[in-house]
Amino acid sequence: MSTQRDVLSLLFVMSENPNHEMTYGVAAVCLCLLLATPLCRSYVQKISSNGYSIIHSKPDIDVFPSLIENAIPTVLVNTSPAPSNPFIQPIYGPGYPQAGQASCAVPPPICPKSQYRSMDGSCNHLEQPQLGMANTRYGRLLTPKYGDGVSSPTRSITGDELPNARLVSLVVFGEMDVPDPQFTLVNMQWGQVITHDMSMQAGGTQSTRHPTRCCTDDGRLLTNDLLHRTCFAILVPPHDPAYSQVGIECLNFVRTLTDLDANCPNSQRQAEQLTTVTSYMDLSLVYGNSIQQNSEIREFRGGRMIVEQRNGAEWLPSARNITVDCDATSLTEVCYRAGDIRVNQNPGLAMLHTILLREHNRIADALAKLNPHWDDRTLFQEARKINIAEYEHISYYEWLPIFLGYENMLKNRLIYSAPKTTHINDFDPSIDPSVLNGHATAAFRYFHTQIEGRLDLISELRSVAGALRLSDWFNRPGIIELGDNFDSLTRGHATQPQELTDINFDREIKNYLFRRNRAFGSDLRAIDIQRNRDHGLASYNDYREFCGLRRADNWEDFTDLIAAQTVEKLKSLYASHEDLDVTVGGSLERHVIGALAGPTFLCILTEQFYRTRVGDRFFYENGDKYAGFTPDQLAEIRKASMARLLCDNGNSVESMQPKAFLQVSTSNPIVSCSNIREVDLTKWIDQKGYFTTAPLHFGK
Ligand code: HEM
Repeated sequence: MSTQRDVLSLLFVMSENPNHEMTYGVAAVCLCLLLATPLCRSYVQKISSNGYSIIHSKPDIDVFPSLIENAIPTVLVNTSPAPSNPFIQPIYGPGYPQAGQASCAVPPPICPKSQYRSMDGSCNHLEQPQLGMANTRYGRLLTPKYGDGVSSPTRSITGDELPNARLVSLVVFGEMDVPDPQFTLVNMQWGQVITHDMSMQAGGTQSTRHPTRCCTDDGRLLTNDLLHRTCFAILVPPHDPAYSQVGIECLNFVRTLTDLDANCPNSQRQAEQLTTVTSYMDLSLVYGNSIQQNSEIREFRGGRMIVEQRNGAEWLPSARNITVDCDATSLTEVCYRAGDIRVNQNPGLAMLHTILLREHNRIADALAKLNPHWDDRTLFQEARKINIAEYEHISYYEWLPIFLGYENMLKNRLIYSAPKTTHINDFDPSIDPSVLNGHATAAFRYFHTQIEGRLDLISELRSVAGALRLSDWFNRPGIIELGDNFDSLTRGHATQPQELTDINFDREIKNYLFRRNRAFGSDLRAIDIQRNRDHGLASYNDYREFCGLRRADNWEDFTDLIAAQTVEKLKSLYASHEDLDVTVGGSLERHVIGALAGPTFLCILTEQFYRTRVGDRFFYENGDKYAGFTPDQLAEIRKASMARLLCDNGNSVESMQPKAFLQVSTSNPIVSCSNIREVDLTKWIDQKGYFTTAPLHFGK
């Protein structure tokens, strides 16, 4: 990239970063309606009517060739023979995904008939039992655009490198603190739970220090001969407002492992990244992604998961190796073990992990009382099934409508307005439930904008009792056990606003991510951009076209969805409008009315959550006689809510607003937890069990 462009771009950093101007969007629609030009008509149709249709029926990669063939034979990363990888030894217990190692899942040769989900996602799809399994490929909507056409990071269509990821993060995305007027922070935190349930790129830690180092400890790029082949470090541009203060020139970045690294069967010429967790929304973050992983967190008594008792409360079990799994300063510091290795990453995440774990045990205990004849396995699997169903219900009917828009979801058959006892039998074996690369690497990460760097601790009377600085507590979850912190943080997340879904990303993740007592940490927005290129995602323009929007012929054509002054900044950074990363372009679009994303991301997200639902044979609304719920049980699951989940699983949370994703207001006032609807578990009393045991009493 030219120095001239660098300088010009840094000038923009000095200028104020505007927020998304939704009113500007509305005004544009009105003006368009008045002018009624064909372009405007398409704008109005796409933007204001929620007029998106799911695109899953379009053929996939093979039939959809790359929109721009990109076969520049240059290699961006060091491909010289790798020096020994410092991270070849397993560091997690057996069965846990290991950074630096990748393997491809092998489904069982024959799928056993089971009324319950498997732990690794296998056999959900009976004809293609590997679909959605842990340790399989991400799905793709568009052919990848690797620099070398095979696996190296994307380059500009000119053959040069794309603009520096940190520079793009600085120039295009702001750091302003803008509280959301409607939504609480628990929206953001639930989003991360869903993320961790659905995907995790292979070969990374996503929280603790990565053992593969691309930069020296004082922030310099390692020399070529020492660079591991998976290194794709983010270089810090000169005069960086944060990092240059302390002389940091390099941010660590390790490439995701692919099917080519793992020698997976049926690999194509082009690399496809691997994801180490099941694609299904099956609470794999609570239960684990394999039988082995599950057996390390399951009590095997009364259907319960392992908990540790401290100070009269139940907590997640301790990690096996706290110095690896947490940034612990002492060997006695709390560090958790769960179904997902990212559990310790931040306090809000650890808090929701604890709540979901406690919910499992709460259900298991209740079922054990109702059905004393059930064995551990039945209690465990039934409690797991109910817990997953509640979580899916909250996610699809309470959380997703905020993000995707209620009308959009209804129209695209992601949700239904059905009578409470009616099943929805929409499982479709032709749908691939794999998590799409464009979803996990670009669209869903847009919601990093909602992260708040200050976590409020709120009392039962809803007064602020204190606050935590996010970057003080990355990978140090023990803070949630201190004093009343667990309940205060729970109430805090349900009370304080999340950050507005806009182009601003909180400083705590834009300059201080995982700083571990150092002055600065990493930049999550720059990482997201770099990851977009690491995974070779098709360009923003390609995705626009794929999503039925007009393909841009020049920079100005992007102004239909992106503010003109932002397009000017992009122009100063990128050599061509064809180079614009989808992570960047999609995050800059004006939102579709009623949703929290612009049309391109909304299209990808809608597609993903459609596939996640109808590609899952065990989705809770299915009425399968063997694996589904009875109509009465389904009606109970449909009473589950975020508010009640928080109420039931705090240490002593007594009150909550009924709609916990929405801020407290006169129409959503704080009420006693007992006034919030609960799932009546008596509908799970097993009549059959009593009847079949009965004849024994009357002995023949
Ligand atoms: C405090 C909150 C959060 C933190 C600290 C955080 C941090 C991270 C980090 C470090 C990564 C890995 C980046 C990489 O190496 O490429 C990541 C990945 C990701 N994040 Fe977040 N995140 C948070 C919340 C969220 C939320 C709210 C969402 C969405 C609603 C989200 C969606 C994603 C997705 C989709 C990925 C990629 C997952 C994969 O397939 O591996 N994150 N996040």
